[in-house]
Amino acid sequence: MGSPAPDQVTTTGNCTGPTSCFTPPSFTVRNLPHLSDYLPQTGDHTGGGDHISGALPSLRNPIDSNPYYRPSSTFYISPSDVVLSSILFDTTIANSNSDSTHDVRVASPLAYLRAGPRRFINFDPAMVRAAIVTCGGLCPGSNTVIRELVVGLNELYGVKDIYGIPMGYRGFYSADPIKLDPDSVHDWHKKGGTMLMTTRGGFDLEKIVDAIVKHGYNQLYVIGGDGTMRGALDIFKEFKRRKLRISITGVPKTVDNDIGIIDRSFGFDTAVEVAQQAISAAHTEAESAVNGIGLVKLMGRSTGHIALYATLSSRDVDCCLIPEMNFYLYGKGGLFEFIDERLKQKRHTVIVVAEGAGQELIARTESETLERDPSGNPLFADIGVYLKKEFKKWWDQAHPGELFTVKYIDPTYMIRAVPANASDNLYCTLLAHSAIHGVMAGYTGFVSGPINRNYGYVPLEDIAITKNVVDTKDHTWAWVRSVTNQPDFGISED
Ligand SMILES: Nc1ncnc2c1ncn2[C@@H]1O[C@H](COP(=O)(O)OP(=O)(O)OP(=O)(O)O)[C@@H](O)[C@H]1O
Ligand SMILES: O=P(O)(O)OC[C@H]1O[C@](O)(CO)[C@@H](O)[C@@H]1O
Ligand SMILES: [Mg+2]
Repeated sequence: MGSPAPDQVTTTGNCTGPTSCFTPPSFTVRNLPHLSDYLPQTGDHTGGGDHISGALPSLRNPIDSNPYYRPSSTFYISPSDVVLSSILFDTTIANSNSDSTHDVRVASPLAYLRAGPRRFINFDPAMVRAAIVTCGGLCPGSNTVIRELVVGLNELYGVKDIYGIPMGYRGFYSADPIKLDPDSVHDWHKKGGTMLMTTRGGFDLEKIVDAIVKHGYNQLYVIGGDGTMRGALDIFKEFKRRKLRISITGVPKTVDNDIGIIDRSFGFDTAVEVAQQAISAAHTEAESAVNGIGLVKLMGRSTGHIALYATLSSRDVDCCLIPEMNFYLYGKGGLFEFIDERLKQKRHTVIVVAEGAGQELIARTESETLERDPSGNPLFADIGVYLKKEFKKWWDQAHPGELFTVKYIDPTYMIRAVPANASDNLYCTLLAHSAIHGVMAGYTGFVSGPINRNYGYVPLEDIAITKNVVDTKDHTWAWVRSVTNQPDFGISED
């Protein structure tokens, strides 16, 4: 099929001179799963068999004859084009080939196949039966991805048989599919939520794959977060085990931005933007009170990206608390000492807390800590409610009789139950098109996403085991601290 050999190491030039003659380091091309890994290919158009069995057909990309595209000589992506996972290098380290202890200077980065249209494809568009499903929590842009998948499949490749699976993974075996076409989805990018509906839990591998086979779907587009991607990986492995001619791709969706490898997930930008209104309101309330605290709780189950970026964009925030950073309330260097100082200086304070932060401070019974949602995600105590109560307790002891107000704002679902903003909408279109091109070319078990601002294909296997967490030792967190001047709660260089 012409893709690079599995995990092939590519060595670049051999320049060992001064830094002006810097040698970029070697990189390893990450192999991408392809249907031809376990199915034979034929030269003809159908490959024989029904929708989901038989050999792989091979045909010219129909975009060749699409009058709206007129592909130029550089339009198609070569199967050997790659995107590097890291583009920051220490020239001395790269040239000496020694290991880096620095945070960003990778001696030998991974390279992922570049996303985009291929000259030859492995699906006959007339034989494609595509299914689209959304799983997990809401995220701005999910409807845009669905819309662009439907319109893109139809207009780029002429695919007509496209279905939406309602209610997440469980919908494969418990609901009727919804026939989708460009007309029925034309304005979905203007809507928040997911028009296909979503649920947590209900992942039954056998039932899901049996239902896919029964309905004859041969392309699966799965929109979801980290849990959804792990489910998609299981489905991919089952397709492979049963030798099914079905491609599966994941479109990474998570408002928390906790999926690794890709630059950011769609919807995140919109959520950060909407969070500004809550912070602004908290600031106004706090500023207008005597010794006023504005407390805002933002989403972020196990990562604090939303809180961090909302803090940086707002500049009204005095302290940002995230799950990646332990903090304490009383004593030297604690939160209360800091708030006391700020109130003396400014008469008001704004605090942003991610929902997963400070959970260890809240007393809970063992059974409470074991509570899970239907997908197995831990259920948290409300850190905002807890902090509000503790603030009052502390103030009454430290400053009895003095005026004090805490205004707690919890915009939880408001930041994700909205339509995508312009930049997320654009991003969703590129994601959907990247996914379609990869699937039509026969790739499977992969995710599309921007890697250093270029779109690449990453094996689901890699996505399922990586996680994007806030690094409290990196420059972004240092930037937060320089904006807020908040305590480091004991985080040191080591
Ligand atoms: N390890 C896993 N293996 C198979 N399926 C999983 C796994 N984890 C979660 N799932 C399934 O994936 C779906 C979505 O999972 P989950 O509710 O954790 O949301 P998510 O995809 O992580 O999205 P988000 O966290 O952004 O809301 C559910 O149907 C769940 O049963
Ligand atoms: O209440 P739900 O729908 O389970 O979603 C809450 C969770 O979903 C997320 O938004 C992730 O999608 C988390 O930030 C949050 O903890
Ligand atoms: Mg998740």
